[in-house]
Amino acid sequence: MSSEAPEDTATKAPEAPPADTTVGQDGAGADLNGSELQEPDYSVEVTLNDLQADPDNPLFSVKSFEQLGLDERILKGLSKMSFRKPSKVQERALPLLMANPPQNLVGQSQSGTGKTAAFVLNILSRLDLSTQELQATPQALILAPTRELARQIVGVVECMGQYLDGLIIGTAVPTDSNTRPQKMACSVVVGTPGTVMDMMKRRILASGGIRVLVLDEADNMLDLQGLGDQCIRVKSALPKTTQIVLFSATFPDHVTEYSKKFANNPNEIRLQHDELTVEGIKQLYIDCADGEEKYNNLVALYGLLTVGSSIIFVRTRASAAEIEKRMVAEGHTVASLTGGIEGSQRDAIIDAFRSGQAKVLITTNVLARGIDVSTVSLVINYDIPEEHTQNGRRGEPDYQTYLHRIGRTGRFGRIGVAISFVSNKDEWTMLSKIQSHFGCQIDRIDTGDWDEVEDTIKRTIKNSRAQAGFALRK
Ligand SMILES: Nc1ncnc2c1ncn2[C@@H]1O[C@H](COP(=O)(O)OP(=O)(O)OP(=O)(O)O)[C@@H](O)[C@H]1O
Repeated sequence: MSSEAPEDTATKAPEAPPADTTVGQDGAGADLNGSELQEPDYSVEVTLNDLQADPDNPLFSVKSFEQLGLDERILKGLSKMSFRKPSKVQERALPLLMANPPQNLVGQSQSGTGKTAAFVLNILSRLDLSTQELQATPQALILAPTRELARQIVGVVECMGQYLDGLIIGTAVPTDSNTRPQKMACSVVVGTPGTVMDMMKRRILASGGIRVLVLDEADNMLDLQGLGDQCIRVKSALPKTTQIVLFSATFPDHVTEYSKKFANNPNEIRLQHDELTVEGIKQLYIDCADGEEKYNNLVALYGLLTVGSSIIFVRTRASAAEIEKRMVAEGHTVASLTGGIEGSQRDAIIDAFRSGQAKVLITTNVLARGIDVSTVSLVINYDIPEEHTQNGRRGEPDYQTYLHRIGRTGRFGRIGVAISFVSNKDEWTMLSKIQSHFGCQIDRIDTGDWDEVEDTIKRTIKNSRAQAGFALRK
């Protein structure tokens, strides 16, 4: 028990996991040092078929992509990506999005359930690529809060649209200081709001032909003063008839009304607080005496972190840099990506992480949202995410960021583990509040015996798989 966590707080905090009686029953070893976690594609067909057949699962759908009325060439792209059936949000959003005349939409669904495909498929369906001039005229604009997410979305548009002749995709993210931004001669633009606004002002991005505007992670963008203002300015430069589409896993109450105004009388797909957590993500916590013990626990977990890929979230750029420096000096291989790093260097780091070349990534909230790397099996909240209050008061959890951070694992039916470190009373209280807010269970890991820790995590993964209907592989 933490010396800074008084007994009464500790008893209110999440409880220790119950003894697990199912361990070892099926004899299929969930060996963390073996291949279990490394495999991003475990039993994909069995898994998805099972999950997509369960009406309570967000991946469930009664329809096929063909029934949703998608173009043959787009269906071919989906098939190439091994998308066999739509997920719930895709099934519900696509008919609303693709209806004519176009209607606006505010769409919410859990992390990793395929929101990107929903808005990309609508855009691809609406493009007119019949002449070279049209192919080089922006017809759809997607805004995302970070360059990493914008680049990722570009990848999705490229894959899904690979059979659409004449499709040109432009990326509008900050360039390194020595390079000049180029004219956007493309049909779809994906970018960050500041750069897009800047390009519009310089007249290298024409807005007159744009018919669809998407804000991914919309609550985040509209909630942050700078980004929100830029989104408003971008929207006001577009034709009045532009279809406005907002997507996120979270729409906190204080942003909901504003989102509806921004999207002007939209259709809505919404979820309740207690529907937001993803079944496949097992949430755990480790009680640490102080900051130093947090670090020691992280190092002790290193063997597990490198089994799949892991993301470690910290509060500040400075602590990301410090942890990276210490771990590297001690011979561990870790990478760090924070907002202080320049454009192309950031691209190199995230690309190395995506490819598995770097397996442990230390970062801040800059990567909390949207990033989709299927091999991420562990997320560590080294610091519990905190709300920034205007009066500088600390101690309120940032519920949305917690959910987005843990959502970097457990993507589209996969299993993942999220471990939060708590080292003082404030962190205890925040984690307790997070647990009540989402109505979820966050179990304690006892670090008295590291073999036992490893075992707990193994059990966790095994049980989660069993619960989620996974067929374990030998
Ligand atoms: N119908 C589908 N069939 C198979 N895989 C899918 C399908 N739809 C999406 N995926 C995959 O699921 C993963 C998660 O999708 P995506 O990144 O769009 O999630 P999201 O809902 O936007 O999550 P977040 O809220 O974290 O941004 C991606 O790897 C994507 O390729």
